[in-house]
Amino acid sequence: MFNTPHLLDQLVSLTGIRDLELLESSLLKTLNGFILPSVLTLYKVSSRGEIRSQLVFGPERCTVIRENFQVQPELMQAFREHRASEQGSLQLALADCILSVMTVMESRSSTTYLVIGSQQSLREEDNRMIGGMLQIYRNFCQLLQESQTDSLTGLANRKTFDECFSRVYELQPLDEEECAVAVEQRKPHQQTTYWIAMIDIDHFKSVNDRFGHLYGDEVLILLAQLLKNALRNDDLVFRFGGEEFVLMIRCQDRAEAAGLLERLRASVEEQVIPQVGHITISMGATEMMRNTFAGTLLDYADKALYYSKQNGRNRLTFFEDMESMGLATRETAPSENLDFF
Ligand SMILES: Nc1nc2c(ncn2[C@@H]2O[C@H](COP(=O)(O)OP(=O)(O)OP(=O)(O)O)[C@@H](O)[C@H]2O)c(=O)[nH]1
Repeated sequence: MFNTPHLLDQLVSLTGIRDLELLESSLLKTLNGFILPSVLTLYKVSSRGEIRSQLVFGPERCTVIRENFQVQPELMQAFREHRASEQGSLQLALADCILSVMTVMESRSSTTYLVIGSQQSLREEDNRMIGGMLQIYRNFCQLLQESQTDSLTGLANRKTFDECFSRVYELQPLDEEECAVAVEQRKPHQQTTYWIAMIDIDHFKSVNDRFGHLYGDEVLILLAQLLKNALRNDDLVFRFGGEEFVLMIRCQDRAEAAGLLERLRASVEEQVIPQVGHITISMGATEMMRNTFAGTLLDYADKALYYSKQNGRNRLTFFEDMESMGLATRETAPSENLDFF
């Protein structure tokens, strides 16, 4: 029998989370509290049927597996069958336990499956309760996604940038119990650097003036698509509003960042946009330093972008170059012990 007050507490805790990654581990934790299964795992499966990741619930912490998956062929088959079916839960009897497979989320590119292992089949009431919980989870994810997304382009919005920034350098203390999974994932890699690039479309006002606002919107959507396609999995792209976009990219060094951004600039220049023709973008970039506030880094990138605009547009400027040319100075770094929040 489910304990209603405990269930409500768990749901309050689940819907208090504002981070989609943490939400998944919290969902597993909530489910574990009710059904105490021997196996509790979320599988992300691409639309081509390949496993992308596995989030495994453990008593101490959830573990994310991103490679070397060991998945029983019967389970892979169940994923395929479950996708094609309308069933709430598909049961799979293996030698040592019974697996129940349920669809958690479905998008164009992937499906997330919940796999619950137990000695006996789940009871009808368990199935109904889990189904209800998954529906609450889906509704909440959708709300969260909408609040983090720019409605025109589908890119992450400015608010999400602030959250991602904090994550990259762990400025924001995470709740150890709920976030054990994330802590490990988010440690910055030792020999990589992060870069922020601010992007602004050149003479965008004239696009609106010549072709109308609707065409202007189309240009924004196409540029967003182009940026997303050009970047790698780990890179992030945000629309800050208007015709301003911000990238957060991870590179080995400045040369790699410059190469990626230059390729991006060139690919925008080459693109032929129906009716509108060609557009260009100007960019300003800077390295993300551990002891510098997000606002300060954005200000550096903005200064570099302004320099690009003032010096011919359709170009990339690094704030660091402006510094070495004596055109800009860096703010004094705050002390390591500074209280950020
Ligand atoms: N279509 C469309 N236009 C927008 C949107 N947001 C802002 N704009 C327009 O973007 C234009 C920005 O123009 P400006 O900031 O003057 O600069 P610009 O013409 O791009 O010139 P430079 O930046 O100096 O190269 C304005 O015309 C805004 O109305 C939007 O969501 N959709």
